[in-house]
Amino acid sequence: MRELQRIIIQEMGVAPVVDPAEEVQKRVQFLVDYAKATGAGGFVLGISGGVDSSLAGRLAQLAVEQLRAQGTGAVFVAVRLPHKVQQDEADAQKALEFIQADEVVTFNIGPAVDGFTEGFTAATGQEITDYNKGNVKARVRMVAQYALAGDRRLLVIGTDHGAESVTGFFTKFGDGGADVLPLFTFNKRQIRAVTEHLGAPESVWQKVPTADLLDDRPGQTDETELGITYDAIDDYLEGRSIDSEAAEKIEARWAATRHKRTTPVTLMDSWWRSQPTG
Ligand SMILES: Nc1ncnc2c1ncn2[C@@H]1O[C@H](COP(=O)(O)OP(=O)(O)OC[C@H]2O[C@@H]([n+]3cccc(C(=O)O)c3)[C@H](O)[C@@H]2O)[C@@H](O)[C@H]1O
Ligand SMILES: Nc1ncnc2c1ncn2[C@@H]1O[C@H](COP(=O)(O)OP(=O)(O)OP(=O)(O)O)[C@@H](O)[C@H]1O
Ligand SMILES: [Mg+2]
Repeated sequence: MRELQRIIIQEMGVAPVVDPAEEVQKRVQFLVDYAKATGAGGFVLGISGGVDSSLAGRLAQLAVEQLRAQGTGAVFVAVRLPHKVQQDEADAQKALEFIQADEVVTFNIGPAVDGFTEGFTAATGQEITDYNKGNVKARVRMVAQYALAGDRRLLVIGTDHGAESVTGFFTKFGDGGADVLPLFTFNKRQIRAVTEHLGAPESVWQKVPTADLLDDRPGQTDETELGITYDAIDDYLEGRSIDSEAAEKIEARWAATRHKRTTPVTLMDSWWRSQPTG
């Protein structure tokens, strides 16, 4: 195994083989224990139609059902956060059918994003780029989830996991902004396997990953943007040998995105003074 690969696998906590039933039990228990320890009234999570939020949402629903069986009034609020009309809305509805959330709220982020982009133009005299606007959409979704959490004493669930974290493929303080990450240590194929195990329809667990943040390229696949396949990332995180060009791309992205996987840098930090090496 590559030296850096060993370090990265340790940081991501990915195991080469997982037992889906055991993972469900362990992660639901984690959510139950954390809600009890914090005294929170449950969870809120944006449901896009993608496999990550489908699984995290189902785990959250199973957790609040356990909490209620123990006499608490915990709830799970699933929130649809379309930017105007979402091109794959039908997939989001299938995900909701699978999750069976206590409550579903729909919060169209279109007007907030429009207001923001107008403000950006007024302030700078320039139109915001489609890429930068994509990150604004992810951050507006974060703000919406925290507003619901603040209103109802809920915790915001995030969907970050090994295959996304390793490449820093998330918006800092956007979808990266959350309170609890029940999918962490999974890679992408493990997420699919556990979602299938929980009885999701094939269209949900096989859904092609997309951040879907761009107006110009709706539904652009993550793999197109990354230039690396999830199969390669998953193999890498399971300690397998992959094509050296793909391994170098993963390692370069991991090194360049260290700042996204830590708290904001202060005088007390020194990790940034050296480049990580294998
Ligand atoms: N070295 C450093 N130390 C501390 N902070 C640093 C920094 N370098 C940049 N920054 C800060 O980070 C910012 C850039 O990070 P960020 O705003 O995240 O922007 P960026 O990494 O450029 O974009 C996010 C990426 O994730 C993708 N994405 C977004 C959302 C969801 C998903 C998905 O699939 O789920 C994927 C998106 O398509 C894009 O490729 C900079 O503007 C700067 O403020
Ligand atoms: N249109 C949307 N509606 C609600 N939540 C969204 C939407 N788009 C993104 N999100 C939130 O942002 C998170 C990050 O998006 P991301 O694309 O990584 O996950 P996903 O869509 O669940 O799965 P995949 O990565 O396979 O597409 C989602 O898990 C979800 O919580
Ligand atoms: Mg998605």
